[in-house]
Amino acid sequence: MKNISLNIDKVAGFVSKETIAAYEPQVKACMETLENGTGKGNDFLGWLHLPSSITAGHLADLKATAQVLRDNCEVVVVAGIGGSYLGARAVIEALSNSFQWLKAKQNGPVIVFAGHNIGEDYLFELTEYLKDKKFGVINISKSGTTTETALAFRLLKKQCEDQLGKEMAKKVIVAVTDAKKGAARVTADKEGYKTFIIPDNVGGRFSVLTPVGLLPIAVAGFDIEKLVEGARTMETVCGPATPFAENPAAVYAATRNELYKDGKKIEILVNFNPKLHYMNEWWKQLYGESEGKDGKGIYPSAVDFSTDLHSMGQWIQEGERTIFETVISIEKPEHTLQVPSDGENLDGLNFLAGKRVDEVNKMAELGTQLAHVDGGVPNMRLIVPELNEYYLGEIIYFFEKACGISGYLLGVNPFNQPGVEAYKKNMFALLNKPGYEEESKAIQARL
Ligand SMILES: O=P(O)(O)OC[C@H]1O[C@](O)(CO)[C@@H](O)[C@@H]1O
Repeated sequence: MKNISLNIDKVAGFVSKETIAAYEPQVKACMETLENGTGKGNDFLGWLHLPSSITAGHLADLKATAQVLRDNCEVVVVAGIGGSYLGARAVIEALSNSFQWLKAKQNGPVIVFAGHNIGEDYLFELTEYLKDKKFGVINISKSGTTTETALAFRLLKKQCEDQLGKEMAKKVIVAVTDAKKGAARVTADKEGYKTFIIPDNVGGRFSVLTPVGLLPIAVAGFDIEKLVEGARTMETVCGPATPFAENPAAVYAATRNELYKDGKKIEILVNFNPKLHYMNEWWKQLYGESEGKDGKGIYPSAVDFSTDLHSMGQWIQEGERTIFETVISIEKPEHTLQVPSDGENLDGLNFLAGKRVDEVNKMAELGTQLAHVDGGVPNMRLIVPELNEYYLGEIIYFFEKACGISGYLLGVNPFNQPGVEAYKKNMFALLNKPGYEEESKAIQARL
């Protein structure tokens, strides 16, 4: 079976292949640092060999719990934020029919998300929608104390208990959280919810292959065994036994670091398939939280093409030349749709008649690549044979491994995120959270 592959040919006009190849010893050292656990953040390396360590029993447990939710719920609310949200959403949206939620007949519970914002209207409208629904909740939080998620869960727990009664609520509320600490753990233990543990050594943004991602994905009806299988393959392909030039994670990490040194401060992740929108979002957190620190780091941004060619396309073609692109290119769509012929040809599109829509899309992709390279934008392509569970598993592990290597090449700790605490501290001070009295006084004086 083919694997995903990385093509860096269209970087050659900006940084030479020899320069990238010269990264081999450095990349090897970074990979050894990861393998030996001797680098910064080494207590968060649980993701490195996670795919190969997931047991059949664990997957069976997840599937059994998913089945309980599928059997008892019309809607399942997945509550979480950041790494406790984006991976599940990325995979579910990539695999779902784009119009599933509008169909009268569902093949399982409708999955909706909460806990990733503090929008009053969003939460109001969600609680309204749930009013006549049999719904369950997967409450996901590693720390168990994240305000956005905890606030949504407080509302959802109450509504679920009010509508279904405490006993039934217990059956359809599942917690994915720390083994011992945090309010989500305390609540789950007190209420007797089924729980799954997020391992201590797996950080949020690297946790999609733990129950954080696997449980919601299974509830949505997708094959988590295949997802893990794909990740396992990439664990080997991107592992230390693979020579540098054949290791896509090594080459990607080296190339983006060289481009960064060369003044390309912004990486744009691109797709030509709207189902990958949340994959962009997941990737942004992975690279943004991992590398953006100590006053450095490539700024990870993302676009959906060809949609955004009609908005951001101008900037990308002619704006400041500080960007490079990484395109996720899906080789084969799941369905076939041909452009029909039209006797009158009023729209002038008969030159496309008989062609598949995907052929048009592929020419948009190729035309864009050439135009952007001509415009001074280096371009890498991650070629993905098909959009299915297996290849999503490959994509996930590929990006995770490359991120670990890339962070070490950059010289940062890719596994912490101290910067995200600043807004929380201010918010708690402004809201007079107990324990923040001094900060409250100080912040009030600034207003
Ligand atoms: O799972 P938790 O602890 O609720 O955290 C959610 C997200 O919030 C962050 O900690 C940032 O505040 C992310 O790193 C994490 O993925």
